[in-house]
Amino acid sequence: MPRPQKSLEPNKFKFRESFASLKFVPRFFGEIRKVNPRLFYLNIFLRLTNAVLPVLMLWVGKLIIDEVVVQIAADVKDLDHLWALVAAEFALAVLSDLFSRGISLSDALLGDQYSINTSVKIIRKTSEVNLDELEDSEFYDKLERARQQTTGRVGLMSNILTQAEDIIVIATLLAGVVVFEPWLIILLVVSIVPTMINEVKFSGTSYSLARSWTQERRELDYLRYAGASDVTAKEVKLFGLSDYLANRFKGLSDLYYTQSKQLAKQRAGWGSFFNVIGTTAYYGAYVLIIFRTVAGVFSLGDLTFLSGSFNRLRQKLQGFFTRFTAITETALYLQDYFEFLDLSYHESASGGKTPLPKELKEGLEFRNVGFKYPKSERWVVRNINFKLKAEEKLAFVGENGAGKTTLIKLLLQFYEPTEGEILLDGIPVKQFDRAAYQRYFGVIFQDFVKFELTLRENIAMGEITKINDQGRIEGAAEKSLANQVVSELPFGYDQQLGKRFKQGKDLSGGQWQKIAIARAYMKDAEVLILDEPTSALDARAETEAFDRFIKLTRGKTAVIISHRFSTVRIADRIMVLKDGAVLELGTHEELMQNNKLYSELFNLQAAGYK
Ligand SMILES: Nc1ncnc2c1ncn2[C@@H]1O[C@H](COP(=O)(O)OP(=O)(O)OP(=O)(O)O)[C@@H](O)[C@H]1O
Repeated sequence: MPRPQKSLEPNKFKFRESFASLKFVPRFFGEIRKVNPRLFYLNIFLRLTNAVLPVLMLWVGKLIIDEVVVQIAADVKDLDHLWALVAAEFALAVLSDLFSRGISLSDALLGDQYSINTSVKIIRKTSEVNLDELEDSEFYDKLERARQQTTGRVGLMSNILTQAEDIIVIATLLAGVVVFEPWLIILLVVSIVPTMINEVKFSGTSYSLARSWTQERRELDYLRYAGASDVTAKEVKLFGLSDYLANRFKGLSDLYYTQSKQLAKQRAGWGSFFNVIGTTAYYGAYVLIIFRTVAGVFSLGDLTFLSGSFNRLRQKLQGFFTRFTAITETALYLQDYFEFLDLSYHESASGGKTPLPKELKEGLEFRNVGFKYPKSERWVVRNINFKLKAEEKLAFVGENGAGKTTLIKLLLQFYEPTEGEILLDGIPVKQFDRAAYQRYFGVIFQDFVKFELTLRENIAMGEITKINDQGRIEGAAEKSLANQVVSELPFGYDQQLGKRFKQGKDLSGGQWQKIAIARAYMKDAEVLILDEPTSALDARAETEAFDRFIKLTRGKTAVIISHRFSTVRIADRIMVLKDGAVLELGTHEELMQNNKLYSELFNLQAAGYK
């Protein structure tokens, strides 16, 4: 399918926007300073001191040449003063080198610390976000833009500090030049300003281009992952998808390449043109200085000082403006990053203040609940009315897509019902602090996460504060039969799981599930929810797991979702969902007598086993 071409309109970019992005710079520096104040101030001190060295060196150079000229003409040579000057220049050169290295080192260290800090912030912020926002592609684009350019932001720090340093260098050099020849300043402006305008303009456009490609970049990342990852490898090989994925990747990348090449060429073309103007102005200045020297207005030392200063000034100014554009360009990303950190979620995100009852007394209730997923017009579930009594084990049954998992997500307040309400002991759940409410539940989803961490961590994820409580971890493993898995692994609980890392071991689907179930036992939750956690277990293991579950969670409230009726019948009551509505609700015996969908499906499965 042809992709719509994105327009590239460099002229549309506004200067004001470019400067506006700089308003985030103070906050950025505040963050860096907080990361390591001592290193930050040391860096600034080194830069400020380093900034006055160039003009000092040029000045001493001038004095050396003037002294050499004097000594050539002198009948009696006295070189003491000359050697003192040479020694001074040498000392300045050594100092400058030491300072520069110190600056690079502290830049690198600060940069590393800052980028760790940012990544941690992004992880934390992402966890604050509601599920509906996480599933939203606009949010993902923001996240992507916040995440990229972490290294760019580190460069930004050193660029801004270098900028401050260079302002001092430029000011001191300018002062030197003005004293001798104020006219040179005009030539300097002529040589620099066009380049600056050009650079600022193009930096904005390249940012706009990169920004408009956020979605596609995510797509590229995904294609790279789909084409080259252990998770997809089996099917990619089997279905011979490698070429298809590689070509799709290439097609999309080429499109971006073509557009950014066009921009880079324009930028380089105009840049070279303005540079020629700059060089012409420099040589104009050089000619002026030579004329003055020949006329006897300037000494030879003045000539070297002035031409050296002018050349340096031009380089520094050019560097200053190029860096300025790099800064505004990266600062635009900074804007994305801070916007991401400042994202505020709808007010109900954290819920109310009503304290949760210590124990569930009456139970949970869905009252006339209906729900449409965000940006969808379809009622996924509607008119849902049921009670989950305290200490009851309720099973959800229904065909694929009937809405079972959606009810769980609503119960957990991952989403708010579009209509109706959910109550806990008669209190609308919205009135509880959302995080505390969610901690009330121990949940294992059908798509539970296989953390590529140690086995211990995988179990402890159920109640991470208890990660050092070996007894509790072992207890949970025994209950879920994960201890059988542990005994087969060379490093036991310290076994690295997954294939991604050294000495990692991948497990079978059923083994992973046992570990995931241990997570539910790890938490002393009031309500347990198992959403098809046993689908990968063999029939015997599943029956055993559920029998144990029922025994071990006596006195607890639980919801079980399963497609296996031999499991489902163990529950106290069964709720049958069809097309987002409750079709039947009752005990196994009641539903069998009902002679509707449940008994039909039960008999169908039972026949399959005969
Ligand atoms: N994040 C989402 N956004 C939009 N629609 C969704 C989302 N998640 C699920 N749906 C839709 O909601 C309906 C119910 O899905 P749900 O996952 O609740 O079904 P289920 O009964 O648990 O199915 P299964 O037995 O296959 O797990 C489906 O039609 C599905 O396409």
